[in-house]
Amino acid sequence: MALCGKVALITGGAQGIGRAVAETLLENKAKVALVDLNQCVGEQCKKELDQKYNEGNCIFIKCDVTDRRKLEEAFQSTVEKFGRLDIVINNAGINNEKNWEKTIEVNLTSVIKGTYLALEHMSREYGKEGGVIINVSSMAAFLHSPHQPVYTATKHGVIGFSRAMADASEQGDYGVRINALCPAFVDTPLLQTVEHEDNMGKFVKFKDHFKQSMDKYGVLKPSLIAEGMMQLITDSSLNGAVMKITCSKGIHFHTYEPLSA
Ligand SMILES: NC(=O)C1=CN([C@@H]2O[C@H](COP(=O)(O)OP(=O)(O)OC[C@H]3O[C@@H](n4cnc5c(N)ncnc54)[C@H](O)[C@@H]3O)[C@@H](O)[C@H]2O)C=CC1
Ligand SMILES: CC/C=C\C[C@H](O)/C=C/C=C\C=C\C=C\C(=O)[C@@H](O)C/C=C\CCC(=O)O
Repeated sequence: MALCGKVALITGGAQGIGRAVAETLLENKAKVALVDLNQCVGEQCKKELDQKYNEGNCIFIKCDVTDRRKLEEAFQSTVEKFGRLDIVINNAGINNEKNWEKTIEVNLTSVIKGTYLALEHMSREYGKEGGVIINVSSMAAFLHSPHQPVYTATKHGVIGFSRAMADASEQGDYGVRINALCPAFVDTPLLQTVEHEDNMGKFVKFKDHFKQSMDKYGVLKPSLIAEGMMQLITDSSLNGAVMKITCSKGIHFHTYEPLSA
């Protein structure tokens, strides 16, 4: 997919990984809708991106992805502003084992909602022109840990849902590729939450184990995650892919054993 003039919607786009991929898309002459709960950070992010990439290429939409109507409106506003939608990155995520129901709502339920909304605006089944969806999982789906049981469950779910939807898209000729992205630890504000009892609840006592894992496996820069995202966006052969990004192996793909009869 050539990116010039293409339109991307990124949930959680105001900071961290979402902002990094927004910048890379803007560098490649795409248009970007930053969809985020945090109005202050989101507006500042848009202001800085406008200064760097000129005005008119980026919008910020305040939206809680768990609010179905607000999320629907965010998609609608993006298409009304830019006239099309080609790329959807369901990136918004939280780490909260205390309010674990919220973690499921943001990390999994909203990824499902975001995928279905993306198909309404991109799939041939709705008379649209096709596109690509990236759902953000985590290496937590491959190397689980005692301090993030629900977070880990949501990230497993993102992979399973994305792979199943990729098959549905292929068999239904939707014209939409759906891939999952599994970063290891990335240097963003999310990583700081492991220290806080408000986020970790009773699992905060395992925070040293988490920090040992970070020391052992290293911490990635958001720019490398954006590089992996661009590969998933531009390589039209990728559908149902599970991209892993780690310090040890860089950008690579998980391979699944074929099911034996
Ligand atoms: N930082 C890391 O080590 C890793 C992060 N990930 C995943 O990458 C994604 C992005 O995480 P980071 O950039 O690291 O986190 P971050 O905390 O820096 O950014 C997340 C963004 O999502 C927004 N957000 C949170 N809840 C929202 C909601 N209900 N509605 C709309 N926006 C909401 C936040 O306001 C924030 O701007 C998440 O899905 C996370 O699970 C995956 C692997 C590693
Ligand atoms: C509070 C921070 C919240 C989430 C951060 C993130 O989502 C959680 C990551 C959890 C685990 C990360 C594991 C990283 C593993 C590696 O870097 C690999 O090199 C380890 C080697 C093999 C893993 C097994 C495999 O690749 O299948």
